[in-house]
Amino acid sequence: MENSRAYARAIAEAIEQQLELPVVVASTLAEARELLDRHDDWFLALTGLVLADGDRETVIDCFQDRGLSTVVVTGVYDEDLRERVLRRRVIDVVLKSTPGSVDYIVWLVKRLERNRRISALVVDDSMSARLHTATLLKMFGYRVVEAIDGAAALKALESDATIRLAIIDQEMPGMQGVELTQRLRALRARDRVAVIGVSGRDDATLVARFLKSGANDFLRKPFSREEFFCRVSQNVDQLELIGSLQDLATRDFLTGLPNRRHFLEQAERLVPQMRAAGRRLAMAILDIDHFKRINDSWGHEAGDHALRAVAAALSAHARDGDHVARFGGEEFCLLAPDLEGAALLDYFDSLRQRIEHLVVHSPGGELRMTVSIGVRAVTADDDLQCLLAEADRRLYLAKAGGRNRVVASG
Ligand SMILES: Nc1nc2c(ncn2[C@@H]2O[C@H](COP(=O)(O)OP(=O)(O)OP(=O)(O)O)[C@@H](O)[C@H]2O)c(=O)[nH]1
Repeated sequence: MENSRAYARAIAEAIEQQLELPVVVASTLAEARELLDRHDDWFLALTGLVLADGDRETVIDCFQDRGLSTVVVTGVYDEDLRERVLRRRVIDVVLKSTPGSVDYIVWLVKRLERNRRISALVVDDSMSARLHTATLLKMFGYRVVEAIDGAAALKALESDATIRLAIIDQEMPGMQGVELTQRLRALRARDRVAVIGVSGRDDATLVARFLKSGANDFLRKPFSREEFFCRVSQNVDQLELIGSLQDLATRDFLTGLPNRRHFLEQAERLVPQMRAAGRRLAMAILDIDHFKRINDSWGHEAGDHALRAVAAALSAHARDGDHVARFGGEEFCLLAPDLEGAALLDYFDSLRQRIEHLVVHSPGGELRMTVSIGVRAVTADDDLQCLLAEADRRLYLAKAGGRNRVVASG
C-alpha cells in the first residue's frame, strides 16, 4: 500500500520479476481493506505510512488486526517514528531514499518467503528467554522447535531434517551451549545447520569457545530485534549459498540430475561397500537412440526437452537406494543394488519401455524416442572402472543389435 504509484510499481515489478510472487498494489486504505477482505491467503504487507484516508496507527492496525506480517516503507527518516513503529510487531522499517532500498526490499521478501520452509531450533532452559527468541523467529516466518536442554535439542535434531538453524544459549544445567554445539556438529555439518551461540554473561573467552566448537556466530544478550534478524538472516543466507554452490558442483544444470563427477564419487564408495557386504550391484548405461536426428529434425530446444523427460522418467523409475546421473550428452547412468536374474532384466526393460512410451511436448510438436541400455551386474572382482567399461561395451552391443533394447550379458 503506497500513495506514490511510481514507487509502488517499481517494487511490485522487482518482486514479481525476481521472485515470481504475485503483487497487488493499493494506493488508499479503503482499497487495501477491500483487497484484504477478498482473500485470506496474503503472505506479507509492504506499506507506506502517508495515505490520504488514514493516519499511521490506522495503517498499521489495518494489517496487524488481521495478523498479517508487515514491513513499513517510509519516505521520512525519524528515529522516534522508527522506534514506535518497530514496537508494533512490524518486521522492518525501510527508508525509501536509502540507495538500493528496492533491492533490499526484494531481498527481505525473498528471505521471509523462504523462511517458511526452514525450521529453527531454540535451546534455552529459561522459558521467558526461549519464548522471546521463538516469538522473534516466528515473526520472521520460521517454523520453530523449542528445546529446554541439550539432550532435548539433540533428539529434535535427529528426528527433524528441516532444522537448518539453531540458537543455543550457553548457560544451561547439564550440558552447556558450547558442549551442545560440539555434539551437534557431530550430527550436522556446517553446510547443513547454522548455529548461533547466545549468552548474557560477560565472559571474554566465550565467543571464541563457541566459534571453535563449530558455531557460525554469537549474540550477546540482550540483543535488539534488528540485530537478531540481521545475524540470523546472514547465517541462513550463507547456508543457502553453500547449498547452491554444492548444487552447481554436483548437479547437471539441464536435467537437475546428479552429474558425472558426483555419481562417480558416490559409486567409488558404494561399489566396494556392496562387494564387501556380498550384495549384488548393477551398473547400467543408457543412451538415447539417434539423438542427433532428434536435434536435427526437431531443433536443439526439443532435444533439451527430451533429455529432461528421460531424466524425469529415470528418477521416477529409480527405487530408494538407486543412484542415477546424467553422464554427459544423451547418456545416463543408473547404479542399482540387489537385482539379479529375471528381476534385473525386468527392471531395466520396464525402464526402456517407460521411455519408449514417453510423449515429449516440444515447441515443434510431440516427439517420441527410444533408448539402448547396457547393464553389468557386479561380480566378485569387478571394480568401478570394470563395471563402467563392461556396461559401456554392452551398450555398444545394444546399439549394434538394432537399438531400443537392453543387453545384460555377452
Ligand atoms: N539438445 C541437446 N543435444 C545435446 C546435448 N548434449 C549433447 N547433445 C547432442 O547429442 C547428439 C549425440 O549424437 P551421437 O553421439 O552422434 O549419437 P546418436 O545420434 O544419439 O546416435 P546413437 O547413439 O548411435 O543412437 C549430438 O548431436 C550432440 O550435439 C544437450 O545438452 N542438448
